[in-house]
Amino acid sequence: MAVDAGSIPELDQKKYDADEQVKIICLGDSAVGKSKLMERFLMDEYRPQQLSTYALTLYKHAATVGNKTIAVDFWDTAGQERFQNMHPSYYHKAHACIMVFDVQRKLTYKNLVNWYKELREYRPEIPCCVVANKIDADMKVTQRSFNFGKKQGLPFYFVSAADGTNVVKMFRDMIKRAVEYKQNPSDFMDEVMQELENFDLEKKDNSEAEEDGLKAESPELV
Ligand SMILES: Nc1nc2c(ncn2[C@@H]2O[C@H](COP(=O)(O)OP(=O)(O)OP(=O)(O)O)[C@@H](O)[C@H]2O)c(=O)[nH]1
Ligand SMILES: [Mg+2]
Repeated sequence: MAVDAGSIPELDQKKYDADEQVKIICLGDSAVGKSKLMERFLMDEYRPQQLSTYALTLYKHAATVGNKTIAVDFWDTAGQERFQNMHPSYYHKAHACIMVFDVQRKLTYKNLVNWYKELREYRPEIPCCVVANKIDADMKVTQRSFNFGKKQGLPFYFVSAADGTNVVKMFRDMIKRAVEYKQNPSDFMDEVMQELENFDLEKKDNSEAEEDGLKAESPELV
């Protein structure tokens, strides 16, 4: 993937130092406001990187959860959703999903069921939420109830990317849930992945310790 890492030195450093890394994806029909929501949340600190091969924008964000630094990769597509399904790699190793609809377009709400079905085919267990966007255009909609997702126990948020209502809260909640999921996955394959990651980290720690020891014992090598 053609990522110009040189253009985001500070974020890369934070990412390198991060205690944990999570991937969060966004689903929903075209023009519901997925990109605007991410831009609103990341406003001052983000720099999108265009991965033109996959028509994908990857937003990198450093968050703090508890006392840990979390490197968050937000994935946003440009165009694929118009064909009503996503490339499987979009779902690959995602730790949380934000499903968005536009309160002014009923069809975008109706289509959530399709998005949810596809999500669960690839990622049966990851945390997910339902987001009703553009409430600034008609505040009355917040008195209506949107039941999709209730049965599955999905949290629901009324938001506006335009005026910022609830945007930070929704994203922070989802980052937290993504981290919780990554640390305690309920999907078998994810459990295996987490074990492997821990194993790699242990190996890295050991080899670093060995290297340090070698330096201490063999000053002539330094
Ligand atoms: N009034 C209002 N308009 C919004 C809001 N969020 C997005 N829009 C408008 O909706 C349009 C689509 O927003 P995008 O963020 O590009 O939508 P998207 O879901 O990323 O669309 P695709 O990239 O085509 O999938 C733009 O014209 C935005 O200005 C909102 O909260 N309120
Ligand atoms: Mg977009």
